Amino acid sequence: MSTLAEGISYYPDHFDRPAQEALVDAIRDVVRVAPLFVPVMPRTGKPMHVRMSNCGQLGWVTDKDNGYRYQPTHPQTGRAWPPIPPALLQLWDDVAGFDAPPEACLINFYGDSAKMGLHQDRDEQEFAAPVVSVSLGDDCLFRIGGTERGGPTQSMRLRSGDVIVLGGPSRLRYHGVDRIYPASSTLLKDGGRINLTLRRVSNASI
Ligand SMILES: O=C(O)CCC(=O)C(=O)O
Ligand SMILES: [Fe+2]
Repeated sequence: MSTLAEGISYYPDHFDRPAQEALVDAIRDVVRVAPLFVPVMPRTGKPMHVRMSNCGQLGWVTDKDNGYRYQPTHPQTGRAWPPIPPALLQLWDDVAGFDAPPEACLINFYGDSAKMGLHQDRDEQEFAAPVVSVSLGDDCLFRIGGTERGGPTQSMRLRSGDVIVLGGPSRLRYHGVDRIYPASSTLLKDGGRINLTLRRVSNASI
């Protein structure tokens, strides 16, 4: 991507290798309590490519009958999601430019052939807060478009430790992951990519 549109901030290599390792350890602790699950699309029941979990007061989930939503508990265990690790709350303070804390941290795990179609993040009430996204492990080809489906898109390669923020007029831009570059990182011993997406869900009365 040559120039970034207003509201998109890109922080390449924001987390150095030790910080990335610490984040992976923290996420491993989360998924021990809140195991990764395969989300399925509303209505069709078609499984998504990624496996997912969450931390925070709310987690993003989807299933055939009830669709996309946030809920305070894991859909399979019924347990509350574990708290958001302090390093990610710190990240939000550093880059979000929004006073209220994030309520949800979605954890996406991509295997070698996983991808995510172009979509908007719009299941939140608070669009004044940005979406803050962290990449760990193998590189991916991230694609970002406009706020209408079908418009022009740009692609960029996101690497382990990178952070990208979609806020302001770019908060509702379409985006997705076209592919993973297998074995491009040594961070995760069995390969793959982890994406962490921090979001404010409910309206923040500041
Ligand atoms: O994996 C990524 O970088 C993007 C994930 C995403 O867009 C989402 O979970 O809403
Ligand atoms: Fe998204």
